[in-house]
Amino acid sequence: MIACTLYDKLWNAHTIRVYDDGTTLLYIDEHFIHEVTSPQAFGLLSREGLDVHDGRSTVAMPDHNVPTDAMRRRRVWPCGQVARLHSNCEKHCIRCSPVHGRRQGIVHVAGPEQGATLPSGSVACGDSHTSTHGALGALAQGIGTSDVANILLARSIRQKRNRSLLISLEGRLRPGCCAKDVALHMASMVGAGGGAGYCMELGGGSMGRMPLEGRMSVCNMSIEAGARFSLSGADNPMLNYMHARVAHRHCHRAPCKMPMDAASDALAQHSRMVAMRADRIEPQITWGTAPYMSSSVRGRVPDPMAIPDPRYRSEAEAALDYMSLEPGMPLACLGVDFVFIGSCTNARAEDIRMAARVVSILGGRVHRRIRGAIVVPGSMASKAQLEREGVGGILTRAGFEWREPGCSMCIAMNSDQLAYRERCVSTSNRSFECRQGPMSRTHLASPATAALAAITGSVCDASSLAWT
Ligand SMILES: CC(C)[C@H](C(=O)O)[C@@H](O)C(=O)O
Ligand code: SF4
Repeated sequence: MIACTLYDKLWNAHTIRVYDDGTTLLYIDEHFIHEVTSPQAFGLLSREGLDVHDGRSTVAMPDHNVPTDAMRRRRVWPCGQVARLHSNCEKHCIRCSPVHGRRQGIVHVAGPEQGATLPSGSVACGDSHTSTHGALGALAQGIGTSDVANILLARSIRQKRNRSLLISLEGRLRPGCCAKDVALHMASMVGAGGGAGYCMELGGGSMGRMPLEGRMSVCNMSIEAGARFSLSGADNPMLNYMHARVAHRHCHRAPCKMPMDAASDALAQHSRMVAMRADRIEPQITWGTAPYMSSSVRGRVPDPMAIPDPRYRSEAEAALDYMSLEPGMPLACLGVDFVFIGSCTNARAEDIRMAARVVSILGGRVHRRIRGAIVVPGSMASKAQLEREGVGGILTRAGFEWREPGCSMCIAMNSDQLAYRERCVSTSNRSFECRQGPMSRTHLASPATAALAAITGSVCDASSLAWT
């Protein structure tokens, strides 16, 4: 028998048909939609006089532009794209977690949390961070709007098979370092487009010890290195995570069984491998306008003149200009105006607990130079859980704002925006120009680094805290 990668196994299991041009028609088990990329797809179907094939295989979540301010949310919502999502779902019998419902959340946080992601299944969503669900052993991918329409219509998508890139992590992470530091380090090693055409598979002992939520953060950011898919093989932590959630599965199908061979065969050949040592990864922060422009918090802003590749050199020059940073400046001690703890990368309960832990270790309150420090849980369920545990209280007593779930300042599609030229430490995944508001300056980092920045008013090394 030929040794197969997990990607190949899942791909083969979902293949409906292979065409002469080498493309494959893949079957999609689970389809998620949100308010931003679904209206065009519903519009396309209705213009063509077509109907949704089976609304029950789709789950809808309003997340991108819902206000996270409780008052604002109560007063005027649902409206705009969210109201259209609600009405499209009603019309086509699609389960929707309404904006005021207890199942609402960011689709990549609330979906897996509610057991809607099928391990060994195929998942698609009109959102590039759908790779997150690969942490549960699902063949999960972000798709474009026309594919959203195709899946609503025929539960299938036609595409080319990718290659497999093994991201191997061995050793133990230092105290104060977490999956987000791994993800940023991975992005800097692989480069902006280095993962294009690959499915990233997480491997190595350290990935195996990483909690499922951490693996989701790493899979979430594979697209930032160009990889549309990322995957983690089945193991006991994954099975335990799923079993704890299938009871809450809000789905018409029976709870899934995950085969334990849902992993790459021992002798499987990956097309490429990137090896990382966990014990050498320090807390990371981005200095530029892309996730791959990251370095250790204890490092210095790089000198573009020292970058041999002319394309990367000019990108670095433009980024430093936009971020108002000088080559050689130490990153630690950089003054910060705003802190955002949220997004589908880092708004799970574990992430927010880590932020609260920093606050408890340090004591004190949000620094007076910080204009705002907001914590936006990724789902109603994690928000309620954190409130029961007293985590919400720790953060609000320290001066953080405790918001309602949504994408919020990750994408600034509502009033959660930075002011002109403000500098923010953010736990999200993208830092391009104006992502968090006009001329906003974003430094991506872990929840620990973000909480530390809120209390000290500047970028600091989270591994220097007394974690034990
Ligand atoms: C709005 C949506 C299409 C987009 C994505 O696909 O990723 C958004 O979620 C983002 O993070 O930029
Ligand atoms: S939280 Fe950010 S990255 Fe995630 S889906 Fe929303 S906008 Fe996209």
